[in-house]
Amino acid sequence: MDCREVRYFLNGSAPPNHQITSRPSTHSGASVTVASEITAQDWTEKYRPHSLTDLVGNGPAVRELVDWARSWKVGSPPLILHGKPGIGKTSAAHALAHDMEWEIVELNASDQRTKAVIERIAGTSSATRSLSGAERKLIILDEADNLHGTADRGGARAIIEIIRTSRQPIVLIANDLYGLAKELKAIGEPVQFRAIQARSIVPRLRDICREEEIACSPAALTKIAENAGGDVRSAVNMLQASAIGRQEVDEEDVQSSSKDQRATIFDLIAATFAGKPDVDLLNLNRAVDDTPDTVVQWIEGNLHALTDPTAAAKAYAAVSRADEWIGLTYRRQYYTLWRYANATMLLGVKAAAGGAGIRQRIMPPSRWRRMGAARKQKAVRASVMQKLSRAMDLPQHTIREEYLTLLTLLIEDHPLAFARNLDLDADELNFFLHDKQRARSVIKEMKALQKGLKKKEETVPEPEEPPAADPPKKEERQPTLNQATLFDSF
Ligand SMILES: Nc1ncnc2c1ncn2[C@@H]1O[C@H](COP(=O)(O)OP(=O)(O)OP(=O)(O)O)[C@@H](O)[C@H]1O
Repeated sequence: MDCREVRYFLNGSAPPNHQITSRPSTHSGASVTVASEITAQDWTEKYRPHSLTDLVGNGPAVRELVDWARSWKVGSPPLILHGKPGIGKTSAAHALAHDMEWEIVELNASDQRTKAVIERIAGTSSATRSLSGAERKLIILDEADNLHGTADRGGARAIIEIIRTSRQPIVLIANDLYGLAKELKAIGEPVQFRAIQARSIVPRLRDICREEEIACSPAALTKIAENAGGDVRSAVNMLQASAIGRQEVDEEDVQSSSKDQRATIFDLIAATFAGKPDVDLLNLNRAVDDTPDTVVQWIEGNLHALTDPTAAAKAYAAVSRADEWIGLTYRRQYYTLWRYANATMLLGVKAAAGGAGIRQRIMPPSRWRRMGAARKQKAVRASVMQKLSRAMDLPQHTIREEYLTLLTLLIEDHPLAFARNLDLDADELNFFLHDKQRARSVIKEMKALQKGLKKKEETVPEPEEPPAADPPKKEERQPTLNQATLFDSF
């Protein structure tokens, strides 16, 4: 059965008429679109599971997906598929749509993912019926944990709004559930995807070998599956790399690049506290994409797991010494020194932890969480200044230098009127009020009033000749914002 796939690449060049790419699902991998011809040699794409029955492992997660899809109705919560890379989250979402004969609208994560773009594309498609006549469209929001910068607030808010108003099922995909905006987490149903066991990966590799007419020894298949560290994509890549120019693959032919394993920082932290052998730990560190200055922050951020003061003191000493090496690396611009930083922090903290393992949730460094809050504040400030500048027709620096204090005093007295005139949200209003609760309740009141007004407009027919109204009395006048009337209103 055909699965129509509608892809919108949100890189700022989304076609105005929403370009539609039709891709029949063929497990044989026959490439039918330009995109798939380009990647015809990529076995991970060629052997992407098309049906949920092709998916290796994660039975409970797959069952959850099917139950959710079968019972889905408007208002059902979206699913959040989360787990490390390469274990089938995206494939599962696509396969679900294929099996349910639903269309797919896939939004790729992008730094330029803005509220406007998301609303234009997913908002429209979520509220309209399928173009192909398919019963439903599955909206897939990939990399949902990767909304950063100014687009962050707008992007996350837009997604939440789309989810609230969507008339179509939505699946969010994230590697790191903790990296997801808390509003998104609250609104969705998490479904955990786990790393795939080597013994489940082996049969999949064997099938691929059969299709490709390659003889791969059982020892080679096991070695690939074990080196993959639960990541099927990595296993398939390793198999393909090992089979280049060969019809037979033995254990010694296996090309296992530890980079392919795409180990995460979470794996590294867990291995350090669990006391993995030194060589393995340093190899794992090489497989993690982060540089030592990042790793050291993660390690430091999780040292509170060491409850014994002596162990904690030793671990902090190791981290501090590593920090010195990192500083020296940058001062000298001599990156070979990084390896001393790595060895000092990983082996030092490992020795201090004494193989006790980490029982708490591994957390991103608190400094980053604080930086996240600071980023948000900055984004709020920027959008407030933009709105003021547009409304008052004045440059932002003039508003900042001449009017901001006065405006703050006025807004404190008339928050509702200003919020309405400037179209402020709760964060933006709080910029002036410094009182989150008050800001939230003002915005709530504003929305309720707007709703009431809209209802009234819809029910009351407009009079043919509006009666001439008396000019409003001074105290009834609402402040409107533009340069000329700004101060007249008071
Ligand atoms: N469970 C699986 N069963 C079969 N093949 C898989 C599975 N997981 C991954 N693969 C292979 O790896 C490729 C990539 O998988 P997929 O994109 O679904 O992973 P992912 O978990 O979404 O990763 P990421 O988080 O990096 O997007 C697939 O095209 C397929 O070849």
